[in-house]
Amino acid sequence: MELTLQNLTKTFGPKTVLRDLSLTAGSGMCVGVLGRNGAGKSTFFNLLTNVLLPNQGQIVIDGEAMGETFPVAVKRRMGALVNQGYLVEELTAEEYLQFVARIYELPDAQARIASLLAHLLEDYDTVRGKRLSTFSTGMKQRVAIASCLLHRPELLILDEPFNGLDVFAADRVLSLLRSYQPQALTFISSHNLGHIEQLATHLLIIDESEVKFWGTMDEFAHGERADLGDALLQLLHPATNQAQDLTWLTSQR
Ligand SMILES: Nc1ncnc2c1ncn2[C@@H]1O[C@H](COP(=O)(O)OP(=O)(O)OP(=O)(O)O)[C@@H](O)[C@H]1O
Repeated sequence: MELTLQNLTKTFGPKTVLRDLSLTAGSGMCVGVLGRNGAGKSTFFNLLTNVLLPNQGQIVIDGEAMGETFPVAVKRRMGALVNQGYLVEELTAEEYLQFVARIYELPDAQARIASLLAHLLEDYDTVRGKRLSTFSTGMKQRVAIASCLLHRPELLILDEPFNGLDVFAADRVLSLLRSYQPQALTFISSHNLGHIEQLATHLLIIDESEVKFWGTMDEFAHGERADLGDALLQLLHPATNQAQDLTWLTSQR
């Protein structure tokens, strides 16, 4: 899949959240989307998944300009984890993934469902019969990730997929995403830069509604093995807060 974004701009009322965002990316690339809180990462993902419409600009997939509503055939090629809390919690993990498989008209998804759940949930056998409403935050997150991968999407969009995952679960998800990477164009955000370093081939850094950097990881590090966090701090100016008197909190009792 080849995705081209042409001068995407998104405003909310008087506030411009993204301005003139343009890039071209293709299969096998994993784009780490970085920026401070409120920079516009989720807004960007919502534009990519047709949850929000841009005020200006367009999204072109394999040469076809997406209109206001993406064609169903294109949506079938996408998998996205963008908004929290969309699982149907009355169902078990398996029933939920069967429901997702029916939406994508996947025949015989049972083997895929069983192997994904067994990979992502180490104690799957003990929670098999349980409803998702009884799952912990991290367990629900793993089921949500499984639901994005079940139909082998060509465009994979993951907004903070590591939220709520313990170190073991994060490792399982990392290894799964790394193996899947050649099959798709992936956009992923995480405030855990270690995870981005392990996955991303490219970086898209958004700040003050503009693209501050778009390129390969190597270009970002100028060929050096610099720490991604340090490099990011150098690129983005720290927010300037007025100094506050917090001695009421920090002074000895
Ligand atoms: N529906 C909306 N209506 C108005 N403003 C919005 C809306 N959605 C997002 N915003 C604003 O757009 C800006 C970007 O928000 P967004 O959620 O995209 O940031 P983010 O980079 O994902 O942040 P975080 O790292 O905290 O998740 C913020 O200032 C936010 O308040």
